[in-house]
Order: sequence, then C-alpha cells, then structure tokens
Amino acid sequence: MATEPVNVSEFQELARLALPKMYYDYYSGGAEDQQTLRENVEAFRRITFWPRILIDVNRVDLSTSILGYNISAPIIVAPTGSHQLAHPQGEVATAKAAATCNTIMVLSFTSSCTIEEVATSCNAVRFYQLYIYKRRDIAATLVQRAEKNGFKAIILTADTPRLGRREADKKNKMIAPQLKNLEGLFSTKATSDGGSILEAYVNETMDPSLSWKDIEWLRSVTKLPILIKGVLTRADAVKAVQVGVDGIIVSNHGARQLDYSPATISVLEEVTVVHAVEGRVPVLMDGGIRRGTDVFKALALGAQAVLVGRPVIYGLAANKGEYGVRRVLEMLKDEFELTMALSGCSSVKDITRRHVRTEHERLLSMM
Ligand SMILES: Cc1cc2nc3c(=O)[nH]c(=O)nc-3n(C[C@H](O)[C@H](O)[C@H](O)COP(=O)(O)O)c2cc1C
Ligand SMILES: CCCCC(=O)C(=O)O
Repeated sequence: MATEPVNVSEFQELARLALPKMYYDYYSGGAEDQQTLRENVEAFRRITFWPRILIDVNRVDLSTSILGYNISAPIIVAPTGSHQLAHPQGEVATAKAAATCNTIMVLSFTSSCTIEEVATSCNAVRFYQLYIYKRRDIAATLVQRAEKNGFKAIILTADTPRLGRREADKKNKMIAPQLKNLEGLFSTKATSDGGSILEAYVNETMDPSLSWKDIEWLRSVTKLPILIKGVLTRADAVKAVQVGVDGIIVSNHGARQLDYSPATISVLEEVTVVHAVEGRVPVLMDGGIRRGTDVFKALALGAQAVLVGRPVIYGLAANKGEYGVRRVLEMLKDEFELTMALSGCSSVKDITRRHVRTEHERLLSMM
C-alpha cells in the first residue's frame, strides 16, 4: 500500500508488512477458531442508525470525563502487552500519542517499558492494568509504584486465570514477555515443551485462585479507584457493583481468551441497564472498535467510553511510532465526530439509545 491509510483498518496490513511473523501473529491473533475475534467486529456491523435531522450541529463537542478526568473524546488506549516488539520506543511512544490526543493511556502489566519511564515521558492521564500472580507481593509492589508515579486508577484484568489457546503462538513458539518492571523482583524466564513460551510463562505465574474476595485485599494495598476488566454477564456486573468496584470494563480480552464468548457490543446493554449497573459506576467497553461509528454505537448502548487495542499497536508498528498511534486515535475521533453530526448529536450526552437499532430490534419489527 503506497498511499497513507485512510482508515484504521488499513494500518493492519502496514503492520503485517513491518513486523516479523511471530509478533504480527501474536498481536492480531485470537483464541482457537477465532470465532469471537470475527464476531467482535461483525456484531457492530449488524447495528444500524436512527439518525435525526435538522438539529444544529454547527459545533460538535466530543469531550467527556471518566472518573473525573476530562478527555477530548470517549476513546482511550487499551492495555496491550509488549509494545517494544512493535516499535523500539514501545509504550513511551504510545503514551506520548495519548497525551497529544488528550486521552487516557492504560499501561499494561506486561509492558516492555517501565512504569517510571512512561510516567516521566508525558503528561497523559494514565491508568495501570494489573495481573495478579501467585506471588501477591508482586502485585502490591507494582500497584504502589503506579500510585507513586501518578497513575490514577487500577484496572484489574479478571479474565485470565490461564492464557487462552492461541494456536499461532503455539506454532511460532511465541517468546515470553520482557517485563522490565519485574527486573530484580521476579524472573520472566520460562520453558515450554515446544509450544508457546508466553503461554507457559503465564500459566506458571498467574494466580488461578483469584476470586471476588481478593478485591478487598487489592483495596487494602491501594487508595486508587479499582475497575474490573473482563465482565461479560449481568450477574458479574451486579457482583462487581456489590463488592464496590469503581468501574467495569465489558471485554472479552480482544477474543484472545475464551473463544465463543459473546461479542462485547452484543452484551453491553445487558450489563449497563436492566437490574445491572444502571449508572451506579462507569461502564467502559472494548473489542472490535475500528470505526467512529463503533464508538457511537457503544455509547448509545450505555458505555461511557471505549478502549482501543490492536489498532493502536498497528499504528505503532507501521514503522511510525508515536505518529502512527496519534493518527489512529485522530482518525477514530474524526469519524466519531462526523457520526455525531450526521446523527444529530452536538454533544456526547445527546447520544441516546434511540439513535441505534440492534439486530434483535430489527427482527422484532418484522414480526
Ligand atoms: C497484543 C495484545 C496484548 C494484550 N495485552 C493485554 C494485557 O496485557 N492486559 C490486558 O488486560 N489486556 C490485554 N489485551 C486485551 C486488550 O486490553 C483489549 O481488551 C482488546 O485488545 C480489545 O480488543 P481490540 O484489539 O479488538 O480493540 C491485549 C490485547 C492484544 C491484542
Ligand atoms: C500475560 C498475558 C500476555 C498479555 C496479554 O494479556 C495478551 O497477550 O492478551
């Protein structure tokens, strides 16, 4: 592709050309048959718009706030691991792009750069994503380092008691992550009997006994707000609110964990309304956001903001570092702004449930 990408999806091919196969497969892949991977994107396509006309959209305001932090648009950077496999500047480049776009960067527990490097590189509002190892002291130490370095929230990822079965990684014998944050604390060496070394590493370290009661423990080691990432059901949303979390992220981990789990956009409404969260805590979502129209659909179905995973890495990898990530975020913002204007919404709070029609509603209307 000789020309500049005109949409976010076009960065994927550029990333494929730029990266070694092992890394591209790791970033792009999903679990097993990759049915959920396709569905995360396809399910957005089945939702259509009910646009309103003759509304003054001379000025369209995309800005919003999450946990009290003002951001330029409800589009934030999802936690994804090992950015230095995509670009030498790794998460530092990603965080700088987030800062330039005036949005939030969620730093992954499996980042290549350290908490301190990211914190000193830019003034983006930063959240820290946490995995909890069998060695609980590691989590406590990292949370406290994040807090000390100005991170504003902890995102506990709760869908990874073990790693999903990612078959490309098995074939490629995917390497274990280089976790500079853990240097001097914990070895990241792992061996496998011929498959994915990443998978062997995760399965050796992660605490599969983690459960709801541990949220209390996490609260005892930090003052920061705690969000739970990986909620897909109404029952878990209710439970999360009961145990007092400060926010929920509807996510299937970019379809990398349990294949045939539902597309996130298809369960979002179940979590946000009817006996579940009902506005008590913010609900964010991720999975399959590739267009500004997707952002609008997620907001219409009750999300306060979306997180973007793979497109950010593709922007980073297309040999462009910070610039590539900035382009990805700007494209999504520009498309979202146009969608708002064409739907008759001049601010984010004007986006309502009545602006979209789900597949379910379309079928009902035919009966
Ligand atoms: C390469 C890659 C690495 C990821 N690493 C993490 C991680 O370290 N922690 C985490 O909570 N989620 C991780 N995720 C999941 C993302 O946070 C997010 O849920 C997902 O990518 C959203 O879907 P999308 O890629 O379709 O935007 C990762 C996803 C990808 C693609
Ligand atoms: C600890 C697992 C590696 C990062 C991750 O979450 C992913 O690859 O999906």
